[in-house]
Amino acid sequence: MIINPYKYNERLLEATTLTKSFGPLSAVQQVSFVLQAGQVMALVGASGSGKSTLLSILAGLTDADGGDVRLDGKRVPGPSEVLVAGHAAIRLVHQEYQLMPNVSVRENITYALRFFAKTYRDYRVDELLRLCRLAEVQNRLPRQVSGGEKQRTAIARAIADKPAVLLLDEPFSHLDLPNRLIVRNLLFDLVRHENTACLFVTHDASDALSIAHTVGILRDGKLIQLSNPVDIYRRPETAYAAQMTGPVNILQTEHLPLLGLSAVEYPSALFCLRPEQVRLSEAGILGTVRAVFFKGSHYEIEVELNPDFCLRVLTTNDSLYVGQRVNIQVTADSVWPLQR
Ligand SMILES: Nc1ncnc2c1ncn2[C@@H]1O[C@H](COP(=O)(O)OP(=O)(O)OP(=O)(O)O)[C@@H](O)[C@H]1O
Repeated sequence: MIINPYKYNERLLEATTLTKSFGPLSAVQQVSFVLQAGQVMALVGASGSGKSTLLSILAGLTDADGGDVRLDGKRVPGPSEVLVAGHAAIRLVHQEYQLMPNVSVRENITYALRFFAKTYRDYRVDELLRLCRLAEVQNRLPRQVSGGEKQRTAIARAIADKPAVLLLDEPFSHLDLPNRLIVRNLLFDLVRHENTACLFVTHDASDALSIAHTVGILRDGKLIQLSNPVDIYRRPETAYAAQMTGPVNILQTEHLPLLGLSAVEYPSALFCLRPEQVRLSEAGILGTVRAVFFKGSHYEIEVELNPDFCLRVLTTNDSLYVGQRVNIQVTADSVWPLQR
C-alpha cells in the first residue's frame, strides 16, 4: 500500500475569484469554489463559456489575471512563475488525450512512473490497467485502441502517481454509452479507493447529474449556480441553468392560466417546468399531440395547447400519435420560478 504524499484537509482545492480575459473578452469571471478530497464536481456550460480556460488555470497551465488557486492552502503558481508549468499534484486530462503515439498503452502509463522503483512501478501499472480495464490492450499502440481505451489510458497515466486532484476536459463527449459507463465507474472507483478530488467539465448535464456530488453552471465565464445535482435540476435559478441541466419547458406568466394555474400566485415572469412533471390525465387540460419522439425508455411528446404554446411531456404511454387529443395536468408545486 502506497501512502499518498499529500496530506488533505477539508478545503483541498480552492479557487478564489479567478478571472481571465483575452483582450476584451472575459473568459473567466470571478469564479470561486472549493473541492474536497473524495468529491466529484462537474462544471456544465455551453461552448465558449470558459470551461477549458478555467481548467487550465486550475492546473497551473494558464496564468489568471486575478484571484488564486490553492491546494491544501498553498497557492498554485501560474506558468509565468515557474520553470515548468503545471503542479505535481494536479493533473489535467485533455480532450485530445495527448498520448505518446509510438509506445504501447502500458508504456504510456509506465512513463508517468519513470522516477519510481521498478518493483513499485510494475505493481502500480498492473493495478492501473485493472482499474481502467486496459489489461487486454496494454501492448497495443494508441492508434490500435478505441477512443474509450485511449481516454482510459490518459486517465490511468494522469492518476498513476496518485495526484490529489484530477481535472478532466469533456471526458464523455467522444464516448459511446458502454464506454461512458466504464469511465463513470472508473471515476467512482477513483474517488472511493484513492480519495482523489475530481473536477470535470461538460456541456452534457446527464453525466454531471449522475456522477457529481456538486454541479456548477458556467455562463459567459461566470459560475452562476453551484449546488447538489438534485437541487440544481429541480430548482435552477435561471432559464440557462434549467436548459443546461435537462429537458425543460420555460414558461411565461401568461402561460400559467393555460395550464389551469393561477398566475397571481407567482410574481416571477419566467418559470421552469420539467417535462416529466406534466401528467397525462383525463381530468386535465385538452391539447393536441404535435410530435412524438421515441427515447428508448420513454417517449417525449409535444402537446399544443394553443397555436403559440407547445409543452414538452415525458411519458411511457406508447399508444400516442400525432394529431391525437390528450389531456394534460400540471400541479402548482411542479412549476419553479426563475430569475430573469
Ligand atoms: N488563447 C485564447 N485567445 C483568445 N481567446 C481565447 C483563447 N482561449 C479561449 N478563448 C476564448 O475564451 C472563451 C472561452 O473559451 P473556452 O475554450 O474556455 O470555452 P469552453 O467552454 O471550453 O468551450 P468549448 O466547450 O467549445 O471547448 C471563448 O470565447 C474562446 O474563444
